[in-house]
Amino acid sequence: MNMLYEPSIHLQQVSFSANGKTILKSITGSFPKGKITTLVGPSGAGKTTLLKLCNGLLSPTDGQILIDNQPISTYEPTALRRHVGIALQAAPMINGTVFENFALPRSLQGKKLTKEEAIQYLQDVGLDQSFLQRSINGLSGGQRQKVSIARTLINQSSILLLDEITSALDRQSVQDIETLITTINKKYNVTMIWITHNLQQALTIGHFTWVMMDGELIETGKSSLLKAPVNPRVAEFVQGVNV
Ligand SMILES: Nc1ncnc2c1ncn2[C@@H]1O[C@H](COP(=O)(O)OP(=O)(O)OP(=O)(O)O)[C@@H](O)[C@H]1O
Repeated sequence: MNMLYEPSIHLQQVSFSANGKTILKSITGSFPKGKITTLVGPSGAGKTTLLKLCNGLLSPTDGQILIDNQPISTYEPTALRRHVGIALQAAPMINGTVFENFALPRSLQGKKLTKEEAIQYLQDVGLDQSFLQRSINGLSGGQRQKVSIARTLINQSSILLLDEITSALDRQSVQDIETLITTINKKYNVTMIWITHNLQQALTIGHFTWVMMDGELIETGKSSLLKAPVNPRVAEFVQGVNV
């Protein structure tokens, strides 16, 4: 599947083991450029490990990962982190203001971020300019997640990895973040890979879906596959989660 789409990330028989445990078993597949692929599966299936391999936090034990047709190992580590952004449920930040958090990725490159640029990034995520001087510690979970997403925009990442970014949020914030991700995907043509336990979200937000189980990729296709799974293991998983 996905053969009609240019791959942004391609995994070729990727396996990963740690501490004598096989966590990922010969995964082969592509994440199409400019599309949102949702990644679902039971707890412990290996989803987070897969994301960590895609931005170089971990290296495969076996197999090869291509990012925009180049082996991931040929990227300089900081360039790779810029190219492939990551947003996590906990949205880790430095203590300080929103502006200081925005400026950090630039200062690591020896560059400055102007106030005007920072305001533009805030607008992109639906926050007004008064947030620039607000302390990170005083933000709600939803606001914090928006700041975290804005920070990935500052890096102009062409690939964004999202690990359960809405699971700790209230219903309204979940909707806001879903709308935001969809808008960013269209506006900047960013390739997104989104781990979620919310199958309704995986279905409605994803163009494509990967289903993982016990370290294996057991199904890939258009996200609508979750509505009427043909694969009995996927059907059992979906029924268990009550999509
Ligand atoms: N460094 C490691 N050493 C040993 N086992 C590990 C290591 N990292 C992860 N694991 C194990 O590998 C399995 C997959 O972990 P991973 O976090 O990738 O799963 P997941 O699908 O993201 O789960 P969840 O949905 O609960 O976040 C788990 O059983 C985990 O305990």
